[in-house]
Parts: sequence; structure tokens; C-alpha cells
Amino acid sequence: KAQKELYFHNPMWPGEAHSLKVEKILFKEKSEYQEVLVFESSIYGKVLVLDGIVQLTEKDECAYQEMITHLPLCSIESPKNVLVVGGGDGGVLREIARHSSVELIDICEIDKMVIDVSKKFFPELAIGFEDPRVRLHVGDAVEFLRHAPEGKYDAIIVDSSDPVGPAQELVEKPFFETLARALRPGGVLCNMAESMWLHTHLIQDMISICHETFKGSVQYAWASVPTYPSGVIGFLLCSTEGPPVDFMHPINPIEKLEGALQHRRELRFYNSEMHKAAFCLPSFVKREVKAL
Ligand SMILES: NCCCCCc1nc2ccccc2[nH]1
Repeated sequence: KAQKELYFHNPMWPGEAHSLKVEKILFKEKSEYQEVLVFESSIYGKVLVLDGIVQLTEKDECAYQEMITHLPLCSIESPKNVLVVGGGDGGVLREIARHSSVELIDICEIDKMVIDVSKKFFPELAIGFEDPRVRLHVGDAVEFLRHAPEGKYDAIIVDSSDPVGPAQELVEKPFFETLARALRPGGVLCNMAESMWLHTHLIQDMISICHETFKGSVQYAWASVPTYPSGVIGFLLCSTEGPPVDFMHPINPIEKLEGALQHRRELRFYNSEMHKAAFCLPSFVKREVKAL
């Protein structure tokens, strides 16, 4: 008998549960790193879940993929070399492809099952892997960054899952130091940075590490993602020492990018006004998350 609903309880959002009506379970297996689940929901399209945490749904993935990609890439003149850490669903790759200035897209995803599952069930995202500029590395990003040439990248996007499990190391200081080393002067980093309603301590810790590691600017932005418990997800943007980066004013606006809008698929969430608005923070965040 098909399950009627899936309930998502998780230590990442203690004391509350998020539930989605299920039409059909499409895939459920344990990879070397995590449990991978795909199901057809009644109102959000297909849903990808890793270790019980919703990573994306067809209906609202645009908010996350577009914001995590264009907030950094529209903040610098003409990004050429970009690295994606995680992002095995391919959505960030799809968004980077809108930037004609980009010449190389390295992606380091630890779990091959995520890539294969995305290609099978989420072709709208996995299309990102078809771009000829993409070089796929299946493995641990900690290792990958250790061997990355110094100052190689203009931008790095860390599209990770939560720091409980395979992505634990991706919020620790040593990793941020390798990210800073791999970026050119004035290069930019964008991390997934949890929920301002639920994780201000974790966000504060990440911001403290980034202020020590990145001598440029550090800014927190957020977007509405209805299928993430608490309904929001944050982004931490950092720039290395060098040409100053003003994240709040996109000097490389997506509306002016040749081909970005004519791209196979229209932008559904991001635009330059949403870019600026994303950095406007509630008073409690300004207070609790010092040094913003
Ligand atoms: N790599 C795709 C994004 C992963 C973030 C998933 C996520 N969304 C959340 C909302 C509230 C608490 C924890 C969360 N973790």
C-alpha cells in the first residue's frame, strides 16, 4: 500500500516535524555515505532526501540553486574558473552555465549515487553535467582542495548537505583555509549556511571562522525555500584579500549577461533585486550574528 505521508523529524530542527504527502517512493538505497531517497510528492514534484533531510524538490529547487550560484558569480566582474564542492544533483552546474565568461567548472562530489540518482530522476538538474566546461571529480573535497593549485579559482560554491555526516568537515576551519588558498585575490566563496531561525550558533561559528580566514568581506544572505524546515536557507559569502567585493550590489548583473536569460530554462527566482534584498536581515539576526 503506498505510504500516504512522510514525516521528517531531525536533530537539525528538534521539536518540530515537516511532512509531505507521498504519491510514490521512486528510489531508496544506502550509498557508502548516506541514505538516498527519491519520492514523487503530491504538490512539490519529485523530492531528493539524504539521511532524512530534504535537499531539493522540483518545485522550489530554483530558489536555492539560483541564489547559491548567482549571489557569488554576479558579485565579481567576469568569473572564469569556478569550483563546486558537493552539488552532485547538478543544479548549481546548470546555473553556472548561464555565465558565458566561465571557462572551467570543476565539481567535487563525494557520493556517486547522488549523481546517478539525479541523472535518472532529476534530468532538469542533471543537465548541468552536460556542459563541456564541467570537469567531474568524484571524491572527498577536503582531499581535492589540498591538491588544488593556489589562487586557481575566481569563485567556489559549497553546495553541501548539513554538517552532520559526510559534510561535517566542510564547516571546520582547516577546510575554510584550503578554500581561501584555492581562491585568487578578490575571489569569492558561497556556502550553504543553514537557517537563521534555527542555527544562529552554527552560523555565528561559520562567520567567526570566515572572518579569521577571509580578509575581504563576509556577508550573510537568505532565501525562502518552503520545503526546508523553518522555510528559509542561508548563504555565507566571503571574499579573499584583494580587489574589494561588494556582495550587496551585483556589478555583474544577470540581466546584462549575454545568454543568461535566453538560456534553455528561464530564471525562476533570482534577479538583481532579489540579490540585493537577500542581504537584508531581521533585527534578531543582526544582533545574534555579530560582525556582519
Ligand atoms: N545541498 C542542498 C541544501 C541542503 C540544506 C538542507 C537543509 N535545509 C534545512 C532547513 C532547516 C534545517 C536544516 C536544513 N538542512
